[in-house]
Amino acid sequence: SRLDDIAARDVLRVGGTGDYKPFSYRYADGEFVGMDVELAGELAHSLGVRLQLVPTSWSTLMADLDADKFDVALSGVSVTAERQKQALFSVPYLHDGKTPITRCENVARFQTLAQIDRPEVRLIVNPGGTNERFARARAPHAQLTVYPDNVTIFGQLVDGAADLMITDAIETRLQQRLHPQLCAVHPDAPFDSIDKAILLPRDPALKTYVDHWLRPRLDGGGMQARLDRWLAFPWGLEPLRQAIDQRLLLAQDVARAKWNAKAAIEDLPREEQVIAAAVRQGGPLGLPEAWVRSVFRAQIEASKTVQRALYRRWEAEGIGRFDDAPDLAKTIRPQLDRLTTQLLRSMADNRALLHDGGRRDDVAIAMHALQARTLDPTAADQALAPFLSHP
Ligand SMILES: O=C(O)C(=O)C[C@]1(C(=O)O)C=C[C@@H](O)C=C1
Repeated sequence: SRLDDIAARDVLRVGGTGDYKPFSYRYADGEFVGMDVELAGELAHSLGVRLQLVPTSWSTLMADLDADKFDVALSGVSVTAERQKQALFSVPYLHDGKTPITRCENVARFQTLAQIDRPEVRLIVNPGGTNERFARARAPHAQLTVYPDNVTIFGQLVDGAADLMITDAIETRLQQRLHPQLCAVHPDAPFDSIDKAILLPRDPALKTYVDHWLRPRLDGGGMQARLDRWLAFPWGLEPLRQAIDQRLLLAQDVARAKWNAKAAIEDLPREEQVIAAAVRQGGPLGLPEAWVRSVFRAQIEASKTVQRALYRRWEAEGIGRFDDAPDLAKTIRPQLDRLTTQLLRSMADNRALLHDGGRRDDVAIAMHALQARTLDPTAADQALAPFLSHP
């Protein structure tokens, strides 16, 4: 059975699309987070093996299963008759259904499928999954835009590029929180009923094992509580995490520019300017000076950590000049200044959350995935420190 393969390999390979909060979300550095990622970790643990998350997509999910790219898929996968022809499913762990999400001013216009299934309605859908299937079958007269990125698709609604999307009610609940302009339309009374389950190969022993493992997790409302926790996960910290990450990645350009100029890494007057400017901008955002200072002090120290490590390497390698280094004053510092603004705004947007000691573990998970971590793990931890210790 597949169970023997997993044991022999000492790894459970779990497919995830990485584009579907709160189930499975994949950061740019490859790290996965979400409710189904947590479940996958528990399943691997119960099998006594390591977890390996394998990126897949809605369009290639079934082909990837057939090609043995993963052992099971756990990613908010819906049970469908079509998929059942090819694969097994565990017992369902959640029930859901399709419902619209739209800009809030349009909620009254898109209550029924009769209102939606009209040529003047611009419906948007991500390709390959049950959303596309639903849109084509139930709203064939609407203008359908197939938009390939399930992560930025909600921005298309915000920007007015489409009128509505029809997707799982759980996702509409989450996305309306992430985008205040958007409203879920009757998420308590969706158009249809869907089961979410773990997608399995045709291996009865594996199915028996997974069902047996899953059952106690379904008892006593445990799965609903888990879902609520992941709906409340601080997904909205992403712009903050990205600003920190990009600032740290830019330290590589800073270092190359300084190397060419044979300049010292540390520039104390510039540091004072950076911090003073952040404090000034933070005032109208209601950010306390001491908090802003400690956050930007940490970003600067982290930047110097990256730069010093690069200098050491280039010295050892006897590197001469870089031909492609951007200009520090003209190009790089204006980029750093833009990131200062993004950082301060997202600090203000998430201020209560970031000061809530009870949510520190979630904050740590949401902030952990930095591309700069592969570059310099010490610098990554330095940059995040002020958000993880109590401010
Ligand atoms: O602008 C620079 O010169 C940088 O090196 C960037 C930076 C910063 O992170 O803002 C880092 C170290 C310097 O001491 C001053 C500023």
